[in-house]
Amino acid sequence: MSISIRILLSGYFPELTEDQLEKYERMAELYREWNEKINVISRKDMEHIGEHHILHSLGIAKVIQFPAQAHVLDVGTGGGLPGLPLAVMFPEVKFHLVDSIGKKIHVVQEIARELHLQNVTATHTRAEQVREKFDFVVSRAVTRLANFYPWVMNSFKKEAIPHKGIYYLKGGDLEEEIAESGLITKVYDLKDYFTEEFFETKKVVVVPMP
Ligand SMILES: C[S@@+](CC[C@H](N)C(=O)[O-])C[C@H]1O[C@@H](n2cnc3c(N)ncnc32)[C@H](O)[C@@H]1O
Repeated sequence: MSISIRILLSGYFPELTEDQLEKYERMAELYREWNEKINVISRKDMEHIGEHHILHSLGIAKVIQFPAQAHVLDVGTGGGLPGLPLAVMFPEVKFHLVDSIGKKIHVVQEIARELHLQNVTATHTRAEQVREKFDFVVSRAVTRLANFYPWVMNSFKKEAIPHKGIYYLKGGDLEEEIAESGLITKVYDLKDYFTEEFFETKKVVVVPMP
């Protein structure tokens, strides 16, 4: 039996308010309900929604504290990961979530509406077609860095803001993938922040942008 989402998240993020913890609990329920209709999360993983999806998404918040009013793009968000958990954590930050599959974006919009997340917009579009500019890009499990980078490299605002860049949740051995991309990266091990075995090989790959 997995421990409750409330205990799991408040242990790692003691600053979370009661309202935020309630939103995460409700988010897990909504994913359970939606996943019955549209497969946005692997069905065998649903019992680990707190750890494998919500907490994993929040790994990015261990590496960067997005400043208030920042604009963040989540590319290939699927059912809203990592964007929705991050939007609950950073209510002053604007999140725009995109995916090339319309029915997944519908789920994102419905969950954002149910949770009263005023800081989330979601659009059915391909990353390559996004024209707006952002301060940060986040993503999880979409494609290799070498493919991903060209999609988003022109999606950043011109202003030099601290820690501007891509924050990509990745698993496993990344040496070859990073070398293939030719990018300068900084890699953070989530096992340094979270003790669950699931995080043993999980990382946040940061690609700083000028
Ligand atoms: C493996 S899923 C991951 C979904 C979510 N990020 C997560 O971690 O649960 C990959 C997602 O990327 C989306 N995707 C792939 N290529 C894309 C592109 N060029 N633009 C936008 N979304 C894309 C797919 O539709 C799919 O929903």
